[in-house]
Amino acid sequence: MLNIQGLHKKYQGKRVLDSVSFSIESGEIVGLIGMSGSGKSTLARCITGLDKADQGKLQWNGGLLSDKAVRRKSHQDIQMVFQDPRNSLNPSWTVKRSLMESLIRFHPSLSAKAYEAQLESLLKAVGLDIDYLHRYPHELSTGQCQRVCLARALAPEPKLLVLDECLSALDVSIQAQMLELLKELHRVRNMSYLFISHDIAVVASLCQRVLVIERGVIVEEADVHKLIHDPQHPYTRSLLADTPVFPEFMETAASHTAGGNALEDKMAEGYERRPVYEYQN
Ligand SMILES: Nc1ncnc2c1ncn2[C@@H]1O[C@H](COP(=O)(O)OP(=O)(O)OP(=O)(O)O)[C@@H](O)[C@H]1O
Repeated sequence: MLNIQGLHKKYQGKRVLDSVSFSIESGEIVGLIGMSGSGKSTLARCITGLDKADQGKLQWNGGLLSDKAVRRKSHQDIQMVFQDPRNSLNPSWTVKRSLMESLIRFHPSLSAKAYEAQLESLLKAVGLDIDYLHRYPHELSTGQCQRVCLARALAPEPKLLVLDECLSALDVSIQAQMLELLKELHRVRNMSYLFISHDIAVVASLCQRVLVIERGVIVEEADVHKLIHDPQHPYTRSLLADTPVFPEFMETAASHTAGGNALEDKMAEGYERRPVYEYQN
């Protein structure tokens, strides 16, 4: 579905992405982990068209994203959810207006009744009551704002969600609820996710395959269980070693495959985790 070959990106002469290649298949959940400044958001922006790659072949459903028609279609098919939900919403717009803006853009010719039904179904999908339609962002918690951002991203009925640190601004119990919601949406809608995070434990709980990025280079790509139990690259090992939840998580990752949710339980209990990384440049 998404295929990227040899993507390069520099900012002011500084290499930020170096020959990045990977693909995401339909319905797949792929994690992207790396320390701060490793190029994760830049990669997300190149995929969604918010930024332009200097070099490389980016394909969406077999078409080149440099082609205008393919890029236009990808604007509907590929949606992004950002780290800071409050700043992602227009503070002077109600939830209804934020969602309608996306609905009208991607489904321009629905009847008023159909729009109402869409609004209701979007809110239901993210676990919000219909009354929230008339609220402004300042009348919502950060977690509720992120649910609205997710609902807005779902409005075009995307095939791929790029989730860029979308849980990082939320406290651990809300993170656990959002993780459940993302799993449920994936089950129901079978979308693909590119789930970007510095938090390897959260990535391991959600993703099937993981890409590890170090200073713009994908240094490892593996099935999540292989990555946890048999990391090949020293950088991956250092990320794992920096995750104090990990010794216990080795068991919960296995139970997750069998339908367990021990990590989420721990997170819901307010299990304290140290930051996985320190800023490096
Ligand atoms: N618009 C820009 N102009 C110049 N440099 C940029 C720009 N955007 C990002 N960079 C630089 O590119 C590098 C990668 O940034 P990026 O935001 O992609 O990293 P990241 O892995 O997402 O980090 P974080 O986890 O902190 O969000 C950093 O050194 C950053 O300073």
